Amino acid sequence: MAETPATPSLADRITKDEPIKSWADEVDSPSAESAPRVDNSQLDGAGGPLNGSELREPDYAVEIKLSDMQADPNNPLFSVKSFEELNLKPEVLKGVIAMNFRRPSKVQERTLPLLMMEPRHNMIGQSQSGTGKTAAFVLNVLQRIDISTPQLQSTPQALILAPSRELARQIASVVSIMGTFMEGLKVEAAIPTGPAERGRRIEAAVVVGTPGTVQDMIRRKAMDMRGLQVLVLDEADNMLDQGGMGDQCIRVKRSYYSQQHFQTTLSNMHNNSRQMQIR
Ligand SMILES: Nc1ncnc2c1ncn2[C@@H]1O[C@H](COP(=O)(O)OP(=O)(O)OP(=O)(O)O)[C@@H](O)[C@H]1O
Repeated sequence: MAETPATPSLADRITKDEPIKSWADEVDSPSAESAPRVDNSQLDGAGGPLNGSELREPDYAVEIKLSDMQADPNNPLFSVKSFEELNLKPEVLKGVIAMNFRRPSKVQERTLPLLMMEPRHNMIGQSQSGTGKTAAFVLNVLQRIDISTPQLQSTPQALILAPSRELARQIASVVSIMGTFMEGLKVEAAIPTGPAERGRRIEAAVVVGTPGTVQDMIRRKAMDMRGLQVLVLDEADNMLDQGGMGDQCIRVKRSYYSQQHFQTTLSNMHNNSRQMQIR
C-alpha cells in the first residue's frame, strides 16, 4: 500500500465519531502486495476535442486498490466505458449526450459505478482539476433525485456545498444544463443574498449553496432537509481547512445524518489533487 497522506484524512476531519471508510475499506480489496500498480499512461477518456484532460496518476493507495478491483469484470465495481452502461434515466442520458460527452472520463469510469451502487457506499478518491469530478457528482445527483411529483420537485433531495458563491453558481448551472431534459427539475442557490431575500424558502430538488448560508437556512427552517438523499462537498478540504466554514459543513452534515442514510460526496483539493468521499 502506498504511503498515507501526512495530513489528517478528510474522513477524520468530517466525521470524528463515525469513521468513514475509504474506497479500499469499502471494497474489502486484496492485499496491497498483490495489487498491481496503475501505470502512468492513462488519459482522460473524453479526449481533447471533447474538453477532456490528461489525468495525472493518483498517489493514494486507495485508488490503486480500487483500480485493481475494477479490473475484474465480475466485480460490481468494474469500471464503465460508456454512459449507456450506467443505466441512466433516459432524460439524464439525453442531457449528457447534449453536453457532447461521448464517453466517461477516466475519473468518471471509476467513480460513477460506485456512486450509483445500491446500497449507497462511501468513497474516497482523488483526481486533478478538469478531469470530470463535477460532472460525475452532478450526474449522480440527477440520477438519484425523484422529481415525479410537484411536491418532490420542491423538496431538497440533493445538497451541494461549495466554498464560494461563484463556485456554487457554476455548479448550479452545470446541474441545470445536464438536467435540461428533466421535466420539473428545480435548482436553487443557497448563497448570501440581500436582506430582501432573507426570508425566502428553498423549494427545489437540488440545492447548491455555501455552508454558512445553508446552515443559517436550516436553522431558520427555510430549507427542509428531511428528504435529503445526497450531500456533496466540493473542494471539501478547502472548506474544512477554513475553521468556521469547516464547522458549518460538519454541522450541516450532522444535523441530518443521524436520521437517515444519505450519500455524501466530498470533492477536495489537497497537494494539487482532489478527493471524493461518498456515504
Ligand atoms: N465525459 C466527458 N466528456 C467530455 N467532456 C467532459 C466530460 N466530463 C467532463 N467534461 C468537461 O470537462 C470539463 C471539466 O470537467 P469538470 O468541471 O467536471 O472537472 P473537475 O474535475 O470538476 O474540474 P475542476 O477541478 O476544475 O472543478 C468541463 O468543461 C466538462 O463539461
